[in-house]
Amino acid sequence: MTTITKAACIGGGVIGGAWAARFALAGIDVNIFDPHPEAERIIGEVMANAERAYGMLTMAPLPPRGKFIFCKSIEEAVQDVDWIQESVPERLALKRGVITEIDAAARPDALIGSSTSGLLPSDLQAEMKHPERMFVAHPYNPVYLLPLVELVGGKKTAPETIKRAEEAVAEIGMKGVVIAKEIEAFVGDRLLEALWREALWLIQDDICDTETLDNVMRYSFGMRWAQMGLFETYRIAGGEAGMRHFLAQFGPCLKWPWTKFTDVVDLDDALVEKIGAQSDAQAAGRSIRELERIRDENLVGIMHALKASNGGEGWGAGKLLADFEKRLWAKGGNQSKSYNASGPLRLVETKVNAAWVDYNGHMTEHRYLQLFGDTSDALLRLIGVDFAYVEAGHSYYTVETHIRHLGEAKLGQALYTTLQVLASDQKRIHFFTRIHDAGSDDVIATAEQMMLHVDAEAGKSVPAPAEVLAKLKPIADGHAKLNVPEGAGRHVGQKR
Ligand SMILES: CC(C)(COP(=O)([O-])OP(=O)(O)OC[C@H]1O[C@@H](n2cnc3c(N)ncnc32)[C@H](O)[C@@H]1OP(=O)(O)O)[C@@H](O)C(=O)NCCC(=O)NCCSC(=O)C[N+](C)(C)C
Repeated sequence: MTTITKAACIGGGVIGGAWAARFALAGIDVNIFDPHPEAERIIGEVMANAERAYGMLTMAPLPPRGKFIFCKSIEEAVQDVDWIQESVPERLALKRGVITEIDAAARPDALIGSSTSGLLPSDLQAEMKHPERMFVAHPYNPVYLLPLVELVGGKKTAPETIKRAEEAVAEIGMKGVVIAKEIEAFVGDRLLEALWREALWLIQDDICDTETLDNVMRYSFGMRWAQMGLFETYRIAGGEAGMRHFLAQFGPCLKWPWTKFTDVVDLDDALVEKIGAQSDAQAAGRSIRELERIRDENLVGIMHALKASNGGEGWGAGKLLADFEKRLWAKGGNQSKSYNASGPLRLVETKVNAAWVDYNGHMTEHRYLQLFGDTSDALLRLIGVDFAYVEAGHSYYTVETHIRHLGEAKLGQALYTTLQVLASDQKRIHFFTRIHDAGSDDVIATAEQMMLHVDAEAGKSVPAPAEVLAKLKPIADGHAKLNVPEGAGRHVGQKR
């Protein structure tokens, strides 16, 4: 298994900065070289967006954030790192020069990926001493959220390099897709280029404006593509008769004048101005940062939906997220943490994300229950009830919950939870959880809950094993000395 322990980003613009954020959020220290005078500020802003997005994306325990180390030269940046990602402007001579310089200073076993959107890896590696470890690792913006990396080897790239790259990106939550042969623009940008050419013609010929074109995409096939791509979608379009039927139905259109994309539109000043003006009107005054935030919220929402799909197993980018979270839990969540049972256990830290807010402008009901569930999961991990335990056939199930809402939680508000065990025996854990505002410590909501230890296959409660009870005991003993929380034992209808 290839794991990146330290990375270098050469070029820290929109793509390089987002690569740096992706690495740092996976706990990897990143050396950065970018001569731009504002590189630190730009990367700081990308990182802020990335942290906000991850705050919404996952409750799994991220490793401590990797450090950014700003370096004065390529040579300094690439020494002693496992992965170097080149993201300098898209000019062959410049990229080739930078990659050759990286090659001269990097460890011979370090992997060197280029973010190029279309240049051939064979051209980029032409002057390298160790070209066998160089390849294209073409990501999609925002790199910290979108998982895809197109991995493309050149004539001199070793097959082993591509295999190592595929393993390494999986560890940071990405999906490495190996492109079988190198061609300009690879697969993703080939497709986008075709669409882009058509789009330019449609605007040029006044068939529609930029907003109409975007609406056509985002209310229809754009949504399909995020979850099934092109061919699987068309397979469904073929109905029971499947793909061959679809091809027979729509094959004849290939001969009709349905596309102009092989003709290249003249992107002259007038067309540039036309698109610029229509795009300004479409943005309706929203800044790029605002649009980035909306984009990130939407992408997170799509990934959450895909994670819940396919009967809870996850689908596409959502399945990838679920698998990544499993690994995070296995690494960070299952380790027995030190805790102090002389008070309620502080277990979960989070921020109210946009998908949690309802039409009243505050956190909606079921998200409270989600947070209470995440808190009881954290308690369970402390007592050894982790993924492996559940896979082996036993678990704890919640059988009763009483929630009180005492204050509001607004978008972006930082929250934490505390849990107090009220009573326990061989089968039961009776506990009380508070959701606090992180700024004031005020209690926003409480839940009193009962969990039963179960044999999952039998669907029956059974006593927990001695090792689980032994881990629960010090917590229960410590909490037995605490006052019964105000609100425990309440029922609906009582006067407050
Ligand atoms: C399987 C199940 C949990 C229990 O079914 P059972 O074996 O038939 O259990 P009994 O009803 O016989 O109860 C066993 C003992 O526990 C006592 N009990 C039951 N409910 C309560 C309660 N609310 N408060 C106090 N004590 C209770 C009962 O009296 C029995 O005591 P004995 O001394 O006689 O042994 C079954 O109920 C089930 O499957 N329920 C559905 C569970 C579920 O799906 N919950 C939602 C999942 S959410 C979740 O679990 C979140 N998370 C923990 C994973 C975060």
